[in-house]
Amino acid sequence: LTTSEVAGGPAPACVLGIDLGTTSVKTALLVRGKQGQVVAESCSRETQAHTSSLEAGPQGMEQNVQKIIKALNECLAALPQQQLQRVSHIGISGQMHGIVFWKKDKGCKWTECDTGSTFEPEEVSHLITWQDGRCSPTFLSSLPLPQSHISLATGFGCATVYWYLKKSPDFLKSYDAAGTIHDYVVAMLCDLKKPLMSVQNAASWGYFNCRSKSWNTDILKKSGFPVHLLPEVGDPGSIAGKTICAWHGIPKGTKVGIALGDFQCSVYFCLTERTDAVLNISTSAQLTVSMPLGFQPPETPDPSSAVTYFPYFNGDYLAVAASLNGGNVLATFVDMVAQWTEELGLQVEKSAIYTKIIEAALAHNNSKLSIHPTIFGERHVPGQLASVTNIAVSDLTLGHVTRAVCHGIVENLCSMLPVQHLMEMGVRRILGSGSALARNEVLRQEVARIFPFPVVYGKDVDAAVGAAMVMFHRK
Ligand SMILES: Nc1ncnc2c1ncn2[C@@H]1O[C@H](COP(=O)(O)OP(=O)(O)O)[C@@H](O)[C@H]1O
Ligand SMILES: O=C(CO)[C@@H](O)[C@H](O)[C@H](O)[C@H](O)COP(=O)(O)O
Repeated sequence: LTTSEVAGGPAPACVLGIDLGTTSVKTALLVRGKQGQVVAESCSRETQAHTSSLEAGPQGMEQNVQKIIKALNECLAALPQQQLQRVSHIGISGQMHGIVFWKKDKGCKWTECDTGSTFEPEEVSHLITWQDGRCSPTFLSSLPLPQSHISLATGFGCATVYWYLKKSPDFLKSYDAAGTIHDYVVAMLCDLKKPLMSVQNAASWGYFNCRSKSWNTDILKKSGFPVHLLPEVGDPGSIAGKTICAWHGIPKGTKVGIALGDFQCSVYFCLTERTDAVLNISTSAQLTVSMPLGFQPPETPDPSSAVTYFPYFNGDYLAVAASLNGGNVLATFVDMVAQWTEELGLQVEKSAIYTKIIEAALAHNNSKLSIHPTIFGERHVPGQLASVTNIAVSDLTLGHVTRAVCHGIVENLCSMLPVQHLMEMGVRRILGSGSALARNEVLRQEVARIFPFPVVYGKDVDAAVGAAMVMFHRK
């Protein structure tokens, strides 16, 4: 990691990076070393935040914000106090597209805890996440056409607001602020009266024009959209504010960066050459390459395209095959095995199942079983669900099935952004990131098998480190 000259005040001595992911919270403390920044400490905690949706039923995918903040507090409580007291900047990333609503001035309550003071969510809704499926294709087609280069999809913040507007309008009357979960944390830490959102997160909500860096306010207003809920938008890498009080020992007045997309921060952590492609497999999965400087995406997106252009930093874009099927497919498979086992009268810990299925799959290098794993559909083909073919009686062990699931996850990503296209774009190396890759040797073997490029892996707190690096590299 190289350190660039930091202008705008003394170079940070210690930066805290946070990633509020879909499955887990990751934190990392970066300190300035002789050769650049180094990760001095890191901590991650699963949030177990999934909760039922009162309004949307089985299609809803919501998370309990109290549990996300609890996991964040546990991570901070586990980091060394003497390092936290040296933090000068905080960089925050998180799961994009999702939306949480809160009441201004009542979004949280600050309390004393063993490691100083911390905040607890107060008048806050659930987080409706990027995996939410309440907005059907028919519902989405009933909405105004956005002026954005990214096609609207279910789970995008603006689509979710429209759903409430049409199906449960009273819900919206209880709140007067909204943002992603990481925008919420920034707003609470800095006591922002109006939430602030980066271009990265605004683009992930829909109805946002990246060229003018503005919401489609006229289009939204005409259809009765509560535009007062839309956050102010700022550039990725800018400072959103300063902490209003000490937080787990982190001094009052610490600079907090505008919240960033987890995916962009994972890429920022490892992407050093334009000939690198980044493969991130966490709850979801993304395969991406950076676009040439000055690239501007077509103003009108092709909804059938598997590749989307994500705003990155400094006006750059990433070409991304963003799959809805990543580690969440393996997690669902493990849940299924756990449920079947329970139905048979046995109890097995999910962590033990992960260990067993990976062990079993390592013993079966080749499986003719073919699994197309898209149980969550894909944004460009929402109706195309998973399928299993070529089932021979010899391929029915846990090891064969796990190998075929891992192969299918990687193969599905390659079907969205083929190896041939990567070669034509000059890719010469794959950088792997995300916990699902870091914790699963079978997945890494399938990556090595499918990609004809050398593969290099980072750590499993990539986005948190990336968010901290952005603060170190501020000009
Ligand atoms: N014990 C385990 N062994 C191997 N893989 C695991 C284990 N627990 C979770 N995973 C994988 O890690 C994924 C979550 O990765 P993580 O980086 O925590 O997600 P996110 O960044 O989206 O919060 C899960 O979807 C699952 O596939
Ligand atoms: O779906 C897309 C992009 O459209 C993904 O980048 C998605 O936003 C991210 O995976 C989410 O932010 C969730 O990330 P993660 O929790 O899977 O790490």
